[in-house]
Amino acid sequence: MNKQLHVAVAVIEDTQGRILLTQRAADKHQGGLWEFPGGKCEAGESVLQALARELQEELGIEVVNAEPLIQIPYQYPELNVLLDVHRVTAYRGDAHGAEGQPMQWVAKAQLQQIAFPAANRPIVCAVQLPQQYLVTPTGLDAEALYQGVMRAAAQGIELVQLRAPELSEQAYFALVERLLQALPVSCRLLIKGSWAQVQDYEQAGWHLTSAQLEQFAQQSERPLPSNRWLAVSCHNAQQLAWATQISADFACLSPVQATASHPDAQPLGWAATAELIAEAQVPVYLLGGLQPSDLTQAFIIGAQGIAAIRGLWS
Ligand SMILES: Nc1nc2c([nH]c(=O)n2[C@H]2C[C@H](O)[C@@H](COP(=O)(O)OP(=O)(O)OP(=O)(O)O)O2)c(=O)[nH]1
Ligand SMILES: [Mg+2]
Repeated sequence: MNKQLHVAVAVIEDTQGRILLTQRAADKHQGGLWEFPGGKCEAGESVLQALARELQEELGIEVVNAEPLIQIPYQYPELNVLLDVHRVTAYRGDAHGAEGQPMQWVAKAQLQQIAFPAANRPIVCAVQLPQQYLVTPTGLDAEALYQGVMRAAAQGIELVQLRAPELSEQAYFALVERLLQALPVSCRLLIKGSWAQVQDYEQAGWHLTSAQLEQFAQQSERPLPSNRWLAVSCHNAQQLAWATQISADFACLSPVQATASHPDAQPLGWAATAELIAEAQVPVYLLGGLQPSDLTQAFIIGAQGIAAIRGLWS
């Protein structure tokens, strides 16, 4: 395989939640497409140094703070890149196309419509996804689940997987309907089940078990329209590769640590988890014995954030 080009990439958001994009020159690799500003790390340069230099050159701004968002290894037929993406959370100066390149601010929800290089798909998902994914606990009846999810949404949780294996099919989908009607737009629900069961709930995303993932991976195509979140449960590198193959929007990788809900599962541990994330081409939430206090460590190893049951349920 040819040498991997390390590329510093910036996600810059304005106060209205719009993201800054610039257009690549027609004569460059991926020319004419829109991109997140940035460029190649030079010899001896760290990714943050490269980010600061590139944004000074391309946008005329000085980076004050940047935080890791996602790393995407991607093999173009002609070039092997590692997109090392950071959110620039503070900068000085007025961002402008300092090299004469066209620039635009695009609402997060519109990013799906933009013509980006193929490697950028996971960035678009990562930008739109929150840092925490609540998975509902077992042992609760439908009313307690309803109240708890509504409470979580009111407390700022933006993404919820409704997992309720103890409810009958009828009770589960009655709860889905009730939640879809009541939840604020800021909180999105992912549901579980077969395609026949979930297809009509167009406002809900779909969270696949790893067994469902394996089955859809044989067909190599995304089993859900692109306007609905598609998530998958993964426990190893093969499943993370399948997640990319079916164009899933994100994965939950588990169990990172020992957990009461799955006492027999062998935990991955942080080191193996970091290696799996480094190869993944989808945003990854870490699951298994984690709390909001583990977020810092999760970001350090390149995760989107944490998924949690008890850690996010109050
Ligand atoms: N900056 C940026 N590069 C991207 C994105 N997506 C993507 O596949 N790439 C690829 C295209 C290029 O092969 C590589 C970035 O290199 P570049 O050509 O921008 O590097 P540079 O700014 O240092 O440019 P130059 O000095 O060579 O003109 O990464 C993206 O969103 N932003
Ligand atoms: Mg560039």
